[in-house]
Amino acid sequence: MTAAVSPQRAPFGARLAAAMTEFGPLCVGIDPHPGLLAAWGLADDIAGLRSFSLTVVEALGGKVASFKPQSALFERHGSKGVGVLEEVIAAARDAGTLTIVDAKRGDIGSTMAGYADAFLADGAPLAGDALTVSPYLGFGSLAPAVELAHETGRGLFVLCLTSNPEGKQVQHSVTTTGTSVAADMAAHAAALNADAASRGELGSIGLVVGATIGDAARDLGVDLAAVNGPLLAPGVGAQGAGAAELAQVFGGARTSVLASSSRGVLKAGPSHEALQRAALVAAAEARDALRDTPNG
Ligand SMILES: O=c1ccn([C@@H]2O[C@H](COP(=O)(O)O)[C@@H](O)[C@H]2O)c(=O)[nH]1
Repeated sequence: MTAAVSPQRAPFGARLAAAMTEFGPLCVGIDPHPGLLAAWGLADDIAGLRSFSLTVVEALGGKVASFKPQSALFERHGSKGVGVLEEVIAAARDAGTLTIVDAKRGDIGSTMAGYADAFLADGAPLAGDALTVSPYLGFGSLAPAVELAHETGRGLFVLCLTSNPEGKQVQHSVTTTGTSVAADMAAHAAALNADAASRGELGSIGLVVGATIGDAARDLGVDLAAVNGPLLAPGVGAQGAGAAELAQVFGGARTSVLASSSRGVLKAGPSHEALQRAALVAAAEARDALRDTPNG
């Protein structure tokens, strides 16, 4: 597919690569769990949700490569919660920080077009810079999102090898062609990034590959380096992964990795200074773990 890029905006892959170089390869997840709201002295209501989320953006906007608001934790507050998510996306944009909306959308193509309009169209209140999507209705069902992302200079992160142990049931399965489901998803993403690769740029169709998966990518024949797209790596911090796991999982693909931590950073709040310290430490650890080394 040829990328028709919005004239106002460079492609997401190029913008993310620049942000990772400037701030380090860390994405801070904005996950307003009820327990975190309580730990910050906030009520589990709209005012608490708003205060929590905008505090994260105020403290870390312009200081980290990316934010990843978790849509579920806004949706659980109903339409007003979705309104707060819209505010968070707008505030991050104003602060100059990229936003990956973690909504994991996926449906048949005609409905996927609706999700694409909601999360990837210029002017849509829920449109950040990228969206997480689920390919488990078939990779081809994501086509409307792929097309709109390319048109508007936005990106996608396709679930490939997720950080939860239950993901194996589907992702480690073998397809009718004998490859693993995960390897198949990675090959589709690689094909969509081929134009960017030929220009020597990072593509805009990324994968979600958990930092907790150990040797699974290698064992399943998933060629992460060939994807030439960003690799969003949740699982850092609260789920137990750290520098050693990042280096183990990503090997020769490590320069494309955006490590993602939510609770691991957020538990330092609500003080701006403490959040900034926690993010700085996490970003430095990720940068060290993912540094390009001559031996891969
Ligand atoms: O494979 C996946 C995909 C997405 N996530 C999401 O990332 C954060 C992780 O939060 P932590 O507090 O850093 O554990 C959360 O929003 C998940 O839904 C993931 O963990 N694994």
